[in-house]
Amino acid sequence: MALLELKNIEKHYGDQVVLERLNVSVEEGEFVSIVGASGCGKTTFLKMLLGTESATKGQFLLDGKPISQEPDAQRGVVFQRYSVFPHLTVIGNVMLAEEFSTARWLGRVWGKKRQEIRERARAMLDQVGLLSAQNKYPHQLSGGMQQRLALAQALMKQPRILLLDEPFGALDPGIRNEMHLLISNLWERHRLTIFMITHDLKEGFSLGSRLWVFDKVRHDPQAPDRWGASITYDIPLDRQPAGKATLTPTLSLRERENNDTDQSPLLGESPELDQSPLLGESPELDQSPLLGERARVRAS
Ligand SMILES: Nc1ncnc2c1ncn2[C@@H]1O[C@H](COP(=O)(O)OP(=O)(O)OP(=O)(O)O)[C@@H](O)[C@H]1O
Repeated sequence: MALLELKNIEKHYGDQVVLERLNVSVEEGEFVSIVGASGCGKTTFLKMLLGTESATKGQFLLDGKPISQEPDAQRGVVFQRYSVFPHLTVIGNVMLAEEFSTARWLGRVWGKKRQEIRERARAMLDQVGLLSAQNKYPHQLSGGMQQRLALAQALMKQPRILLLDEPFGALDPGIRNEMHLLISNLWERHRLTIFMITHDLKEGFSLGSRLWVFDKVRHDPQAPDRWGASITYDIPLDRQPAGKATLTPTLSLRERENNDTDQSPLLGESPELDQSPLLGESPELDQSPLLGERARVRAS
């Protein structure tokens, strides 16, 4: 059974149709990169996955059952802007969510249980390369370190699904490369299913096992809110779902970076795709002959 199944999903805000005709299924362990023009509904889609927004129409199924309408431990999220607590140390931030779920009312635990949580938090910080900064406060960290902290926080709850909303968008290119290796590692190690919004098409191609393009199929110039975006391209990429790769993703990614060229057949053949207008205001991706060959167009 698919992990996630969407049947004729629509999302409206008042008279504005933001998303429509979403019909798609996702298997456990996939890494779905999501691209699309600004304002086309990518974050709204992620919020429906998280449970902070509900679909206006259609069925949104997780493990074959309607998805819970409020966030739960199965789904972790990292936003572009650092979402950490400034008054807590690095380790305090990572321990917090676990402390709250263990001691719901006071949010504090003591003794052996606290020690256990601390050990888990230290192990998680080690995985994201932040153990040596455990006693620092967020303002003492670089942007990349703050995003590592946000990842550690999200993973502490052992989610099955990780939602990333432009997680590396505010980082310098060198730091972004490091974060790409890290997220690949975490994806494989924790066997996560990841949905990542990005405005960087190259990033989407190199990290994902699948790439979705959100765009409007129907336009009414007189009433721009009348139609919403759908998934116009659903492109399978070379990477295997987490836990099924023969090469570790980290290795294959490092190889790509050492070669300093992207091995994606699409980007390799056509670097211009990097400048695709799909990332700007007026996506016309269906004009691309390269994508035309490989993409499975789901929306009609
Ligand atoms: N809570 C809300 N109430 C009303 N309209 C909303 C709400 N949230 C989003 N919208 C509208 O829905 C549309 C899609 O917004 P969304 O943030 O999902 O786009 P996006 O593709 O993530 O954009 P970007 O790439 O710029 O972040 C926008 O027109 C936005 O104004």
